[in-house]
Amino acid sequence: MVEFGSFVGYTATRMGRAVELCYEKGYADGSILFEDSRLQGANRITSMEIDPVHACIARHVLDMSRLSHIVEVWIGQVKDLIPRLIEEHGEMSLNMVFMDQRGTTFHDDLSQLEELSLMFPNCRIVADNCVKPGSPVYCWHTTVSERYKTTNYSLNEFLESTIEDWQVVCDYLGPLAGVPAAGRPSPWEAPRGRESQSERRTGRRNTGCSFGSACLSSGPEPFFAWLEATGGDFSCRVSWEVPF
Ligand SMILES: C[S@@+](CC[C@H](N)C(=O)[O-])C[C@H]1O[C@@H](n2cnc3c(N)ncnc32)[C@H](O)[C@@H]1O
Repeated sequence: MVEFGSFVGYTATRMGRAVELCYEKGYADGSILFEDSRLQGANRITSMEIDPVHACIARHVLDMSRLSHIVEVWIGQVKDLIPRLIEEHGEMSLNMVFMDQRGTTFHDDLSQLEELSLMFPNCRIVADNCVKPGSPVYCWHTTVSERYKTTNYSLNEFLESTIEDWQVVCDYLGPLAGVPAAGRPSPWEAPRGRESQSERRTGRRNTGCSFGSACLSSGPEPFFAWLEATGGDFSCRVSWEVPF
């Protein structure tokens, strides 16, 4: 598993404990053989954090929780650390990704995971805060691409009953499943040869990732275009519940 954005290690600790409990249960009922499941020096969860102070606090919290053999915190930008996952764990080594870094980079980071074949088929990807600050290119890609089975959840922001936000939960079906989104024009793309609204505003040509020419440095227009294109039709609405 991998987490993008550790902050002070709250979710890393909860995920680490869930993994630990899973192993304890497996050893107890015999469904996991201790010898087969030894970590062999590799951690089960990698959490990435750009801020070294946050990362140090997260590591300390994990140490205090006696989970540092399960969760490792790597310091740096997600985009620079993703290739290290290949070096340390190999291709198709991810079965869960939690995106909790800056929403405007979700699509670039997912694109890199796809290109490096890091996700095992049926890898679950949970992306938080998809409305605020927002990740429209990511939402469009996971909604349109047939390589993902996606549910968009409309929730209230944590402890903010009046603020709506979305969590996008996808299962990656694998590189050969369906039609990728990259071949389809994204709703905010300008017709060939013409500048898009955002390019006109910023004076910059969108470069984009392999998902298309859309690039979120271009401002909020893609977000509104995407909302319009989907008609705000979410497959699932759930109300916020405090789970513990
Ligand atoms: C919302 S917090 C994460 C909270 C944490 N997952 C939790 O729930 O306990 C976002 C964190 O992502 C980090 N971050 C933002 N952009 C990043 C990037 N490109 N690479 C690595 N970390 C990033 C921020 O420094 C911040 O600590």
